[in-house]
Amino acid sequence: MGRERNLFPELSERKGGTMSTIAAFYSGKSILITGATGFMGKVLMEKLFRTSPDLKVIYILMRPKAGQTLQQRVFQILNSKLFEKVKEVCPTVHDKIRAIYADLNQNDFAISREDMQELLSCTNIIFHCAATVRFDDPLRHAVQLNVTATQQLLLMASQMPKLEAFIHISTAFSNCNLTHIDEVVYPCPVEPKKIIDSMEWLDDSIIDEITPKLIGDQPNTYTYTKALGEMVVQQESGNLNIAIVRPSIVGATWQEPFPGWVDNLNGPSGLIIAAGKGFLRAIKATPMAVADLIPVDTVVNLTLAVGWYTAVHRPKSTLVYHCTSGNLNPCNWGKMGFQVLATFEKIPFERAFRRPNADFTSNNFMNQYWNAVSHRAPAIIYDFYLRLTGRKPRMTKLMNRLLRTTSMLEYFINRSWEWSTYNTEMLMSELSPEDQRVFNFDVRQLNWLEYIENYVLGIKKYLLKEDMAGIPEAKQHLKRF
Ligand SMILES: CCCCCCCCCCCCCCCCCCCCCCCC(=O)SCCNC(=O)CCNC(=O)[C@H](O)C(C)(C)COP(=O)(O)OP(=O)(O)OC[C@H]1O[C@@H](n2cnc3c(N)ncnc32)[C@H](O)[C@@H]1OP(=O)(O)O
Ligand SMILES: NC(=O)C1=CN([C@@H]2O[C@H](COP(=O)(O)OP(=O)(O)OC[C@H]3O[C@@H](n4cnc5c(N)ncnc54)[C@H](OP(=O)(O)O)[C@@H]3O)[C@@H](O)[C@H]2O)C=CC1
Repeated sequence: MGRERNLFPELSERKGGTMSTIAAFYSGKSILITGATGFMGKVLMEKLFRTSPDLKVIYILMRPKAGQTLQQRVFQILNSKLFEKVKEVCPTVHDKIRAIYADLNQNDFAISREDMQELLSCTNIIFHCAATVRFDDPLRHAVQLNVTATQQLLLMASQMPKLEAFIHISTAFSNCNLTHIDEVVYPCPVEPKKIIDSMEWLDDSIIDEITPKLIGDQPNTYTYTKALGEMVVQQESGNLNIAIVRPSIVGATWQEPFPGWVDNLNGPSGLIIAAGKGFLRAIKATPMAVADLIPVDTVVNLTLAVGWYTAVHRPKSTLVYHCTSGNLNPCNWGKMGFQVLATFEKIPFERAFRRPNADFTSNNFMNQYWNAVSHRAPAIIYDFYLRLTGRKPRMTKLMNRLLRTTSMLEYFINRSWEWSTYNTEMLMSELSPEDQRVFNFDVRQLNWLEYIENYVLGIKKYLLKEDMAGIPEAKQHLKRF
């Protein structure tokens, strides 16, 4: 008989009687997650169910979206490839998710009285992942979601008698106006309470006018409001056991539940598609700048370890944990870009507009030049051809959007930051050997070339939904250029 494949090392460990302490901690717990339908939230739920199938319930605060009811959204998530292993380990997973109608933009999140009662009396752990991650959100909306909603959730948390820990997900870029960032909450020039209050009575046009002044040397409303959100957490923590996790640029899964899983265009994913499809030919980036990417499963492992540590060890102050790769296992944008292009050779995307041949430009003048020559001009020509052949022109619009996106991301790919990771390293040393394995967040073990190849492959499979069988045809298509 062949060797059995060990699909669930976490579980076989339980059989052997050496169950991970962290997994055991979450058993029997009632866990509340905001942002569970997002990129990170889904991976967090998956890992919780897979490693602690005996947990009591996961409450997810969610809203209907795109014509789907809450139940339909949950059904879709549980029936996705991401949850295939979970359904084997935890067949009752459907019964253990309680979708609670909530809109974080509204007072009391528009949660019904009965639901609120249940949440207040039963919740043991909160993971607050929900946020708007758009860089161009109007300040009012970004404040509502990233600051006011955090404040409201803290108020709810303070009324939960069984609450053991509140874990707030922030971003390593919440202080990106600094170059060296410690694991502390930095004060913001204007108190969050004042910002929240002013959003109540200022009208939109005035808010738009004062936004640049308020955000100061922050690049956008996202990083600015995430910094305010952290301050709210620190100021209003009261007697709660609170911790803040700050991931850098979150990318596809590294290992779990399988490599390369990704389901949105944020961070590098959208640009990798644009480059692979031949739209993106040049981008202003500094090849030697550190590409501080962090796999989403690493973030989730650290977050779960932080949840356990915060509840069990109850640190006296709010600890901040950096979930970054740069100081332990640095990779730069040059190496990353090179590996992305090398992967396109082996596994090209289908129906590319041109051969993938992107390059980094170093200064504004060259960037403008390549934007005109490699992006705008071909788009105009192609649209002319579409018009001639009786079709609707679309390339100029697409290119303009792409250039807007690259201009928004440029800030992050032309600078390097240094994040200290004392708390994260301290936590690693507090973990038992099996917890270090089951909840691995040691990025020193990450092989970047392998990770990036799996990332590109994951984009092809899970985002573009392209079939591997189409690779020969895709290669043939590229040969024609
Ligand atoms: C040796 C040389 C080799 C060179 C090789 C080059 C190869 C390429 C490799 C690329 C590597 C470089 C990647 C660098 C990436 C750096 C990312 C840095 C991010 C810092 C993160 C800070 C950490 C965080 O905490 S934030 C969380 C991350 N948040 C985001 O990423 C949000 C960013 N997105 C936005 O803010 C908006 O979407 C915006 C402003 C970019 C666009 O808004 P707009 O209203 O114009 O469009 P949308 O309605 O949102 O979408 C329209 C359209 O565009 C698609 N799209 C959305 N986002 C992206 C994207 N990031 N990239 C590409 N396309 C995107 C979207 O799906 C829509 O498509 P439709 O078809 O119209 O539906
Ligand atoms: N992705 C990244 O690169 C990084 C992310 N982070 C942080 O990680 C956390 C998770 O990010 P990520 O998963 O990538 O983000 P996503 O954009 O994928 O998910 C955002 C989540 O917030 C929910 N949400 C937004 N608005 C509301 C609302 N009004 N009511 C209820 N729910 C709402 C979304 O629900 P719905 O599905 O209904 O829209 C979704 O579940 C965020 O706090 C972010 O700041 C930090 C560093 C990097």
